[in-house]
Amino acid sequence: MEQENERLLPKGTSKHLDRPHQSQHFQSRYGSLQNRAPHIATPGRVGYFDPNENTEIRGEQQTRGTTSPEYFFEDLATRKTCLNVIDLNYTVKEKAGHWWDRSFLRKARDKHVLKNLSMTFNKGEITAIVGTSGSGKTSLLDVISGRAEGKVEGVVSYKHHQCDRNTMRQKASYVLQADRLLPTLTVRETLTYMALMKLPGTLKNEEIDRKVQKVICDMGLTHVADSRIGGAVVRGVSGGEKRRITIGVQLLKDPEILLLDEPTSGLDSFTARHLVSTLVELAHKGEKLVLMTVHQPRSDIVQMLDKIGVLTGGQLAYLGPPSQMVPFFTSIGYPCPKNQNPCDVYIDITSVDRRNLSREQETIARAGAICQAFQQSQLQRDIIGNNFSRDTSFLYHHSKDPPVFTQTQSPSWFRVFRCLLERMNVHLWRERSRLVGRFVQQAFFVPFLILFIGRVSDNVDGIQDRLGLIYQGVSSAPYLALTNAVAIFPVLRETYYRESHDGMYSTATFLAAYYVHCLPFNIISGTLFSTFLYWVVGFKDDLLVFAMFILVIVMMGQFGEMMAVGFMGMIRSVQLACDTTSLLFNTSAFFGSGLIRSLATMPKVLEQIGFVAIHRYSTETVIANEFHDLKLACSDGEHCVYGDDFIDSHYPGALDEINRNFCIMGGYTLAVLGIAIFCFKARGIPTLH
Ligand SMILES: Nc1ncnc2c1ncn2[C@@H]1O[C@H](COP(=O)(O)OP(=O)(O)OP(=O)(O)O)[C@@H](O)[C@H]1O
Repeated sequence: MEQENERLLPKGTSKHLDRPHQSQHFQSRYGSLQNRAPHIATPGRVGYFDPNENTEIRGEQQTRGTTSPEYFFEDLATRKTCLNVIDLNYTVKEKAGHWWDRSFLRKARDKHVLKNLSMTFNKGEITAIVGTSGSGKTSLLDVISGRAEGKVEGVVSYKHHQCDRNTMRQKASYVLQADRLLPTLTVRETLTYMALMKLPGTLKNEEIDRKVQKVICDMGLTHVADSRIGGAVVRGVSGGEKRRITIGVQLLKDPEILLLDEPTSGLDSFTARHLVSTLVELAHKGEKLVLMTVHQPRSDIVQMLDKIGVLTGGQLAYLGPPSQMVPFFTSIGYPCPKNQNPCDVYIDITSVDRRNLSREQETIARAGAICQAFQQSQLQRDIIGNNFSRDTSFLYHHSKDPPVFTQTQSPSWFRVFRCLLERMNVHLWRERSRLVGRFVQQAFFVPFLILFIGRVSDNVDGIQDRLGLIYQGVSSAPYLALTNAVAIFPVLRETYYRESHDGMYSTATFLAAYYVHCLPFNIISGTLFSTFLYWVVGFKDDLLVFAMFILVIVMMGQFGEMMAVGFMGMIRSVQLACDTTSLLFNTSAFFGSGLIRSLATMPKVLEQIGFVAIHRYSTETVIANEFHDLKLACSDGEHCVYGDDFIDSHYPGALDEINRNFCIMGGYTLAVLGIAIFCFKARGIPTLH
């Protein structure tokens, strides 16, 4: 029996009790070991707790931080132990140098970001991982949350069962460093839309409102609940409040694990302290597991934590209670100078100084020695439970009934789509100048065109006037739509990146919502433009032809906007995406429209290229409609030029194929949604930090 106990218990446990200071710590916090031994002594320890709930079957009262003797082993080994990281290694591919140095020809080399990490995090506790820039803090969160891009070796286990990416994504909510929020929405609106898109579709609106209100209260946002978030131009809530909103968004689903990457970065010390105390409260009150990274926490923040971990070069230099930090480092020869923040001191000591080679070698050796000392320390075995971790892997390999991680219900596709659409509309509605711009920007061109051309004449010069106006019509529509997309889409793209990282909706849903969102604006602005232009300049007096003219302009606008969106999915830089889309439109107009160079005189190969250009079909449709049956007078007053002859010589077949051309245009206008989705998928979602 004794041996059985030894195997199932963390090996360091008994040794740990030989050390007076640690024994005291655990006795005061968790109670004396002797009182626990009989419980642990029973073989088949899996039966001691419900692996799904991780709660004691025996129903002993669980009170965090009590001195009751009942909690030592549960806390250390089973009851509160939630998340184990066992022998974790993380490697990414790295290409050195720039493309102009032909880096693309070189083989990517492996970069070992996290090395043999073994850690344990408990429910109801808050842990901070500290370390210098590049020490691997964010990578650790990426791996735990199932978002890592590189190769992960080792085990991340939750409630003693190995987890795959999906389980971790489901159980853990990840608060990124940057707040990607729509500046035009209020705090309550932001949380409500997120709740509608995250929470099960069966929840009624009142329940959603109640959940949102709870998060607002928990995060201390009641005073700004109905204020706009604001952005660079319009001032809104403060930076600390934005951080709280971002955290609140992740709390809506009431996650069991909350991961936060640098939640205090960019905040003043008071706000940072306030935020951490909220997180501490969340962990303790809500029995959540809170794990965050912090650059250099103030000493009063450190005191609030349950555990602190120091990373250096992807290795663990310390993990344990803040109170044990100084004794540990002192025991290996690094006492903390008086009146200094131990955290600052030990981050400095474990940092690598890369200013020159000798300093680098020296500091790498020092950091390595500290990590090794920690690996061999009693703390590693006792508190992190390295040996227990092996038991954990034993448990999940042999467990007959692995816990069922319940799949949380998702809202319906239609609800998510409606929410996205409504949020886009509200966002644009609040951006008044852009909203007005969308309606009238295109129509604004008309007075200038009229001033320049006036009414189209019925003589030979009328050909040139008509061609100029048609060119302006079919070319300006996609350009103006492009500028509209550039004005409003980038901020929506940012929220999409974050939300799709959280698995809230697919690329297709997001882009379909944007397609439907921009369609009415393109219809209104295209109709305004076409109506003014068409009747004032005196195009053909035929309602069917007029209707087709409007549809062509609207379709060109919709195509242009979605094409710009697609390029913004493919190319991260908005400026470059904008330039590339304009180039594409120009090329399409050059090769396809026949308005810059006659199609008849164009080399065969260029003409072939023109067949894929949307401008070919839009121009031919409008030209065929406008020139059909048109008679223009020569200088002697006789009708000597016939529109049909012009069509035959410059756009042969355009009249016969008018319906086909119109349908192809319609096909392009629908297919552009698929093109945009393809562009986003091909490029993928960037790693967000
Ligand atoms: N996908 C990746 N490709 C290339 N290098 C990577 C990748 N992910 C992480 N790294 C490298 O791994 C190291 C650790 O990065 P990580 O972002 O985890 O550090 P950090 O401690 O969070 O830094 P900071 O505090 O500055 O955010 C860095 O040198 C980083 O360049």
